[in-house]
Amino acid sequence: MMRTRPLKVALLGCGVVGSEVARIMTTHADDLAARIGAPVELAGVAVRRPGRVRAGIDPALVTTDATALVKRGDIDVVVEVIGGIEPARRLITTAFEHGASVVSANKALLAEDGPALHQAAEAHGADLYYEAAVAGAIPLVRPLRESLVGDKVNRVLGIVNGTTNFILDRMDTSGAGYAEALDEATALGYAEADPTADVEGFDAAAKAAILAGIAFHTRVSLDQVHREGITEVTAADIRSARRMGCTVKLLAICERAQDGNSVTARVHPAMIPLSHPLASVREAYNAVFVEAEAAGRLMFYGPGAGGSPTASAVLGDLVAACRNKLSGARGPGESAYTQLPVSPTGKAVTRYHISLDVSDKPGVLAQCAMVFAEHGVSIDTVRQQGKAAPENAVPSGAEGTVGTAAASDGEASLVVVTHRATDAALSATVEALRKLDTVRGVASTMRVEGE
Ligand SMILES: NC(=O)c1ccc[n+]([C@@H]2O[C@H](COP(=O)([O-])OP(=O)(O)OC[C@H]3O[C@@H](n4cnc5c(N)ncnc54)[C@H](O)[C@@H]3O)[C@@H](O)[C@H]2O)c1
Ligand SMILES: N[C@@H](CCO)C(=O)O
Ligand code: NA
Repeated sequence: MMRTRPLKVALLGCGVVGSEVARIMTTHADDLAARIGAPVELAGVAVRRPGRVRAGIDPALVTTDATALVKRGDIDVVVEVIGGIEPARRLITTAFEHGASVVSANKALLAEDGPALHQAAEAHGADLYYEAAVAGAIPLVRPLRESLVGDKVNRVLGIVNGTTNFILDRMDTSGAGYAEALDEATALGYAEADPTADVEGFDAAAKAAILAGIAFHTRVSLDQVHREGITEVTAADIRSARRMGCTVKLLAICERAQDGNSVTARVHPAMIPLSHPLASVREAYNAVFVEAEAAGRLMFYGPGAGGSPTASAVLGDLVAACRNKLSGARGPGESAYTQLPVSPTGKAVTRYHISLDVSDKPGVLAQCAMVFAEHGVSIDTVRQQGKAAPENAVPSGAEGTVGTAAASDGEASLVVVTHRATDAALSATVEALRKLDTVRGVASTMRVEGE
């Protein structure tokens, strides 16, 4: 039976995501009402620039006073799509204090202050939903919080930032420059208000913290996530990856240690084989593998950014929060009972691709190989090329062999790919290599994943 009194929704922010939320709420009003069991009414829209024309939104609903809107007392659900830490945090807390449930797409805030927000929701008998905060439209938060909550998740690995995937994809496939690809991602509404959050890996790290927290039932803060962005990925790295039959992706990897007693979370660019399913994730798409003890390996794939896909996730949460309001039920709260320690990333096990500029003289290769051996790092393949040799002079199939292309200036480039070792051992190896007189520089180091 349909309730006639509408549920009232306050929308905070009407940018890329907010405007799509408002549009879908209006155009799908009848279906949403039928699915919830009561009409849903947009009761107010908080914006920063009131003069802007917003198609489909009654100007009478628009206000610049977000605080007054969330304090009204008749709001059932607040949708926060402003982004950033403040005033979003204060507005969400105030919303709970005034009896509203909250739907947010704000990964930065959830990663920074998720536990306190969950506690505030709990204290006021409200819901906090945030499907849109991780991997846009892809259902991932709800599957981890609800569908897989009876299983034991051991690993969550994937591409969780659309902007960086878009940039790397463009650089790889069309040879676009970094800046040009970033501009395009921004124009398409994928990038954060400050794209530094995307390209420096903060956005993916926030998502990794959220995912690790839910997957392992433990609190993982943003500063416990090892973070490297894509700003240092060069066209040479991408070419080098291609030569190995790989491509470069920014990955988020959350893992339970083999003994099960700790977890790690890291975000960094990595080479992955072209045959790996993540290699075919193009443009701003995201894809995440979840490995669970009973379920096995699950893959979640879809649009990870953009106004309309993100609004889809927000609307799903809005329906859930509205249904709970009607039935008096509650959605899941925070689950952090395991309190597992979060280990530094040095304990993570990975492979490295290391590109060294070395003196091209007898014994250098052996000297470098000795450094790897001393750190217990086993070498998988080595490729050497003269520094002045053109790219296409590299013999194909040179992997696993040592090429001897002539060096015109006495300098050669040595590319080493290791077997799996701890990140700490690999970093120590690179540091020791830097100290060799014959190593003129470490051109790049990149992890190799997915094999
Ligand atoms: N764009 C995406 O693809 C995407 C995907 C997933 C999650 N998100 C998240 O959704 C949120 C919104 O992202 P967006 O892309 O829509 O950003 P946006 O910058 O397009 O929109 C935010 C809007 O909030 C407004 N705003 C800022 N402060 C305000 C205040 N105090 N009161 C009222 N309005 C205020 C801004 O003027 C802007 O219009 C962020 O948390 C973001 O991380 C975005
Ligand atoms: N800026 C984010 C939006 C989606 O969270 C991205 O590019 O993935
Ligand atoms: Na999602």
